[in-house]
Amino acid sequence: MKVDYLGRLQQARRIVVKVGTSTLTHASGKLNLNRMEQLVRQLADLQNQGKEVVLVTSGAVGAGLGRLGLNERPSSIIERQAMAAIGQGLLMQVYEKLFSEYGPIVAQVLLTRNDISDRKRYLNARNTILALLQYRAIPIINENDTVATEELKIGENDALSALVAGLIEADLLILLSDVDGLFTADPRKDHSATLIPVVVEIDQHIRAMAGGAGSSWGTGGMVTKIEAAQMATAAGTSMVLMNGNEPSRIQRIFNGEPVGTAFLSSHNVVSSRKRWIAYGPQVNGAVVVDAGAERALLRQGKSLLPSGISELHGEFEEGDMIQVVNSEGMELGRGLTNYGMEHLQKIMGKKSIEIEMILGFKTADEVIHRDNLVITALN
Ligand SMILES: Nc1ncnc2c1ncn2[C@@H]1O[C@H](COP(=O)(O)OP(=O)(O)O)[C@@H](O)[C@H]1O
Ligand SMILES: N[C@@H](CCC(=O)OP(=O)(O)O)C(=O)O
Repeated sequence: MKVDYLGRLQQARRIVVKVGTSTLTHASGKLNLNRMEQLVRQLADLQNQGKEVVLVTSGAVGAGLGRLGLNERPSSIIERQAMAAIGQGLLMQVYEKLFSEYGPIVAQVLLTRNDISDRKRYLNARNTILALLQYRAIPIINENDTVATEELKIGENDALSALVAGLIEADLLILLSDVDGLFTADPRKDHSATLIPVVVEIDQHIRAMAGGAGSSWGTGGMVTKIEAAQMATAAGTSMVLMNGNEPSRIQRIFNGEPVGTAFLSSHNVVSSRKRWIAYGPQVNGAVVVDAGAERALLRQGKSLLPSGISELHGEFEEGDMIQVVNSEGMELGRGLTNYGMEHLQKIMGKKSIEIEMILGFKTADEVIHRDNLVITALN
C-alpha cells in the first residue's frame, strides 16, 4: 500500500544529496571508487529525469589522509587543513572524471560559515548555486576546510547540507550514511534497535535516540543528522536519511517506495529571511528573560523589550545575533539585537520609555523586534 508521504517525496524536484566520509572511503581511508561511480551514475540519472541535483560531499580530509597513506585523522587543525587541501583536489578530480562520463557538468563550491552568516554573501552564494542549476550543472559543495578557522567553521557537512537545502529552497535533502536510517537506538550498540521509517515531528523522544559517530572516519553521528533534519524540515525541505552503500537505492524514493527514514517538512515553514536569522549568523551572546517576557514571546508573538531582560552573557554589539534563553537556560529563540552589550547593561529591566533618558538616544523600543526574531523553542 502506498503511503501518502511517499507520494510527496516522489514529487521532489530540487534535491540536495549529502554523502559522508564513511560512504566515500574504504576502511583503509582510500576513496571507494566503485561506490563513487554508482553515486555519480545515480545523480546523473536523476538529472536526466528532469531533477535539479546538488551534491554536498565530505571526504576531503579522508582522501588527503588516504593519499598520504596515513590511517588516522591528525589531531592538529593545521594538519587536518593540509589534508583537506590535498584531498579536495583529488575528490574533485574523481567526480569530474566520473560525471563527465555520464554527461553532467560539475562545479566546485567551497563555503565557510561567513558565507552563510553574512546576509550579502548568503544571497550571493544562493544566486551562484541557482545560476549553476540553470546551466544544468551539478554544484559539488564542501566546506572550505583549508581556510575556515575552527571558530568560523560550520563544522560538519550534515549541517552544511541542511543550510544549503535552505539556501536554495530544495524540496528534498538526502543524507547518505553508513546506517540504514534512524533507529530507536544506536544499532551498533543495541542489536534490538529497530528502524523508524518516518518522523513527522522531531521532539525530545526522537533526539534521545541519537548517539555519536559510528566509524573513526565519520564526524557527527546521529546527533548532527537529527539537527540537520530539524533545520531542513523547518525550512520546508523534507529529508531522507538512508544507507549510502548502494547509491542506486536513491531511485526508490522517486519510485514512491519507502527507504531509510523520512523526516517530513514542517507545514509551518518560516520565511527565507527568518530562516537565515535562525541558522545563518554566528551567535555572539545571550539574554536571559523573565517568565513574563517568555510568555510574551512564545504565546503572544511579541517583540523582546528591555523590561523582560534579567541577565546578559557574551559580548555583542548592535546588529549581532543573540540567543534568548529563559531562567533555566533553555533557548526560546534567536534574533538580531538593536542594542549592544554595553547599552543593554544600562537599560535591561527598564521600561522602553526610559531608554532615551538613560542612554541619551533610542534606536528602538524593542531590544529584538519581532521581525528579527525567530522562536526556536516550539520546534
Ligand atoms: N539512533 C541511531 N540510529 C542510527 N545510527 C545511529 C544512532 N545513534 C548513533 N548512530 C551511529 O551514527 C553513525 C552514522 O554517523 P557518522 O559515522 O557520522 O556517518 P557519516 O560519515 O555518514 O556522517 C552510524 O553508523 C551509527 O553507529
Ligand atoms: N569537510 C570535511 C567533512 C566533514 C564531515 O562532516 O564529515 P562526515 O561526518 O563524514 O560527513 C571533509 O571534506 O573532510
